[in-house]
Amino acid sequence: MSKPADCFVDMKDVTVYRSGRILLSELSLTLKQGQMIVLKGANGCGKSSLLRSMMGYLPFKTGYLLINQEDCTDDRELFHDEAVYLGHHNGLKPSLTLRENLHLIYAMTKGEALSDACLHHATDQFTMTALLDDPVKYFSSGQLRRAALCRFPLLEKPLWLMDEPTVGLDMDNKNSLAALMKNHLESQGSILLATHEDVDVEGQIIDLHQFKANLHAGDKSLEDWIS
Ligand SMILES: Nc1ncnc2c1ncn2[C@@H]1O[C@H](COP(=O)(O)OP(=O)(O)OP(=O)(O)O)[C@@H](O)[C@H]1O
Repeated sequence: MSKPADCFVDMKDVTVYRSGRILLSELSLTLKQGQMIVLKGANGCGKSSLLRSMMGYLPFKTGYLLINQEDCTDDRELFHDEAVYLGHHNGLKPSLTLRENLHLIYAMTKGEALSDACLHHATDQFTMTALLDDPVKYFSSGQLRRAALCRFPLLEKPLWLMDEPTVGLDMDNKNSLAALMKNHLESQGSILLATHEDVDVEGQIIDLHQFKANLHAGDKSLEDWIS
């Protein structure tokens, strides 16, 4: 197996599968430190499914998946050590306050207690510090998204997997998010972003349409893949 030295994520010959259907096939990508890849494509083409598959939440077949030159094809623990993921769901407990939610996320991810300085560093990015002691169930949709986005500066991991992060954000907060992403890239972090929106951050665009497979259950190729 070749292991390019300058690639933070190196993925070869990926097949993404969902509900008896292969969505994407023969997809390979490399992501370097300080680089962003923007996944584009029509509704339903498999952008979210690809990100979820990389996290190990959906079935996924690949030649290999390397993170920081370590093979995590069959074991995502190494991948989770390096990555923060935010999908369409905000992943927050409604009955807990924002402070309690972020303490929980931090403890579950890092296995240690969160300091106030680290907490405020994260919530200040999205002007959420004043809402730290409010139960999340009272947040507006934009406030919920901002609260969920706090996990990126909070957890300080090198790889960000972001699925439509700007949904529900007003212009000021879109600008704050773009500034945060630029800062992450300048600090040699890496970003895989799925979005339909234009984001004011430079990145390499990959249109997933070119990897569209659409093989249905019963197709020989799908049976080959499952077997
Ligand atoms: N929970 C699910 N169970 C079964 N099939 C699903 C589920 N969620 C999505 N799909 C199917 O998987 C395919 C890919 O969906 P996915 O959400 O990955 O697309 P997407 O490119 O992110 O779309 P969008 O731009 O609309 O967010 C779609 O055909 C969709 O119907």
